[in-house]
Amino acid sequence: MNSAVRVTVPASTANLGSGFDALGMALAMHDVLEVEVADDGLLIEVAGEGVGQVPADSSHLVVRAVRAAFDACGFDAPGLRLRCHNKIPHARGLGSSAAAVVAGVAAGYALAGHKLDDSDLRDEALNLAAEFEGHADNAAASFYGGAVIAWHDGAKHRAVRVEPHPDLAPIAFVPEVTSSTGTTRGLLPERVPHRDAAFAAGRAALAVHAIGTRPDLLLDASADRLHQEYRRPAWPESMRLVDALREAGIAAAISGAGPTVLALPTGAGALPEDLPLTGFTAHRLPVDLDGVRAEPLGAGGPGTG
Ligand SMILES: Nc1ncnc2c1ncn2[C@@H]1O[C@H](COP(=O)(O)OP(=O)(O)OP(=O)(O)O)[C@@H](O)[C@H]1O
Ligand SMILES: N[C@@H](CCO)C(=O)O
Repeated sequence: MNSAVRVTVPASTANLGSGFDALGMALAMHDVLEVEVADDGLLIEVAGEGVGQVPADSSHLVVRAVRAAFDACGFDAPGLRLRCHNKIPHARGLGSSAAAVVAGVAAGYALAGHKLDDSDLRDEALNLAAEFEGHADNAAASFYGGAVIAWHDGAKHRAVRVEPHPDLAPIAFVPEVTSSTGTTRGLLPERVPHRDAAFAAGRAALAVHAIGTRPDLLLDASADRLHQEYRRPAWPESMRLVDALREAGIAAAISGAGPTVLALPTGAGALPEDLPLTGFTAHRLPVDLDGVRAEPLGAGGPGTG
């Protein structure tokens, strides 16, 4: 059993255009957390994203996830110390909440003495993390790294990994404004036309092939009919950028529930000069291939690394 662990967890982009709630990909932008079992109490320190905004009590997402993992393992700890070094921006569509939950679950399993290299245990931990979100696209990407296909089999959340083509060179255009996933899910209709569902099935299937084997097909593969247009009023500038990138022949979509825009060019070539980029910061983020990692910390615990 470890009494303290350091967890490194990647950001993620969900949907990839056509694969609403099903496709995801891990991106090389990481939160690093140190979690230690203590004799009593709860101490939370946050640096970087979320300072002064996330709660400093037991409602903190990471703490809730650690506790859920403890429950799943039949383990308990009288107190906890948590130190978060957050890089993933919150409420921008880069899977910050899923990353926090995945990190907390991974920490909880590690502190309870379980290694997540056992595939059954990893699947169980993924299901636990995905239950926090209600869909596993972001959580699976942060868990496994690479690209993922996520689904619910009627009893639990499941996912498989797809090896991304090495030429994929994702760019995240992150705006200053935020957008809550809960709010933009509220903009989605109960029903969609059958022709749109059929379109989505074809493009999502194509997306899996494109991501792994034929990135040149990503422009067609990333075309969405299930969520972006319904959510356009929440982030019109982001949709304007998606439209401009696609018109320039570059595969692009809203990342997760927005407002970040994901572009999936191949190679690190220059972008067109007339893109509507005001208010966005571009980050070239390679695909993270490792997923979440937990390592034991020395006897000194958080703050010694
Ligand atoms: N590292 C973190 N620690 C604590 N709380 C977090 C952390 N990251 C996210 N959260 C909580 O989750 C909220 C953001 O969740 P939300 O699902 O709206 O956005 P997201 O996960 O960044 O984007 P998306 O799900 O579209 O990829 C934050 O406002 C905060 O309450
Ligand atoms: N598939 C999710 C990702 C954000 O959590 C959505 O678009 O709402």
